[in-house]
Amino acid sequence: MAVGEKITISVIKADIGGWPGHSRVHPQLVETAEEVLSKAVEEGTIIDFYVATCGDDLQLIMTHKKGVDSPEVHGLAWKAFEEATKVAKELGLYGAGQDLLKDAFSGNVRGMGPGVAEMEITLRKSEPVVTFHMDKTEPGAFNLPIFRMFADPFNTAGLVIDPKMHMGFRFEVWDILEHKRVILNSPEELYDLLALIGAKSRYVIKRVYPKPGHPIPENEPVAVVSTEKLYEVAGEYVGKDDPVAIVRAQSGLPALGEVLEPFAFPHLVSGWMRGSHNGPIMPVPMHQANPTRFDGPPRVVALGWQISPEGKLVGPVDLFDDPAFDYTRQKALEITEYMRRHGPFEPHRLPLEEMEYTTLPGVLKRLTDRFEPIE
Ligand SMILES: O=C(COP(=O)(O)O)[C@@H](O)[C@H](O)[C@H](O)COP(=O)(O)O
Ligand SMILES: [Mg+2]
Ligand SMILES: [Mg+2]
Ligand SMILES: [Mg+2]
Repeated sequence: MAVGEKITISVIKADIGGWPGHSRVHPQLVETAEEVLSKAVEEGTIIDFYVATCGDDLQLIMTHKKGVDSPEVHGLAWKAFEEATKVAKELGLYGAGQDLLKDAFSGNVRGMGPGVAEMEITLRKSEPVVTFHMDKTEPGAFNLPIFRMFADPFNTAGLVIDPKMHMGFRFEVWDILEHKRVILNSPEELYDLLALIGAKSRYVIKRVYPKPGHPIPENEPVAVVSTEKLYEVAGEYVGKDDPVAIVRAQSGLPALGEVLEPFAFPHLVSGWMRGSHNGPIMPVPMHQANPTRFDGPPRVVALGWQISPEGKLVGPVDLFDDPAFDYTRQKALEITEYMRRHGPFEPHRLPLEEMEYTTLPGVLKRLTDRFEPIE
């Protein structure tokens, strides 16, 4: 493994039990996942790993040489989740095995419950990477920050003043209802891009690519987001699709501070209590990523890494563990208070079409027969 060689970074996550309720991950689950992944390092399946947590979600960050969608690496993640689920059951944790929606592993964890963000990249001389981990929200929560990192000159000064970034980036947007995708160029198609991704419950940014002429090959993602929909797999409400993302930084990409800057604004995201409410996303260090108030407010953790020439994960640096984000946290709490005062009313509660993916239809169904025509 050396600079110029391909390496894959995989972040695979699942909620396999909360402690208590849906608030955080018990340390024994982390230890169990670490044991499984340590063995895989010894056996050569992966190069390095770190087990992180955000709320009740267990997050496996791994480097390896097997490419994206590797059955071996996905199988390993599944095994780590299964082993940790056994411990969650022994401890009587809440919702043990919540996101493991299939009984037997069949080659890829996608479509089985866990969320996945992976990228195969050609290792640069120095490779700074940020992994983002969210709880109590959904993949569309990344639309605004990823857009701002790679397309908004008011966020990313490099788009204006760095010749390597001035041509902009390409955005791969998924229609997660119709299962279609489109690639849009920024800045040329900025308004088309915004027309889609502003509707964040349906159109989500899946990947960002450089344009031809950039030092990074045009087919290599520079950002990737997990977009799995639990509802589609389970056919019923089983919690939110708490997403993860991987973003590369520096040298012709947004600088570390430009990657973090969008999170200085605690924008409103869907999720929070019962996956049914709009609320602000609060950037926090990992030890504060334990949603409590009304099962929230939604959290985002940013872990900073340098990838060594051997493919090791040098880190993590808990990037929101910084007073520079205190103001944002305070603002998020003010918004939390304001939104909560609406109780069960929109726009705190999600609009009806989004409530379809919650437990509300079960309640509404009981009233169906009592409706009678007017006139
Ligand atoms: O959104 C939530 C959980 O989401 P998550 O597991 O983090 O995906 C919670 O607010 C739960 O929906 C809420 O605590 C009710 O949980 P149940 O009692 O139905 O399990
Ligand atoms: Mg949960
Ligand atoms: Mg969760
Ligand atoms: Mg969840």
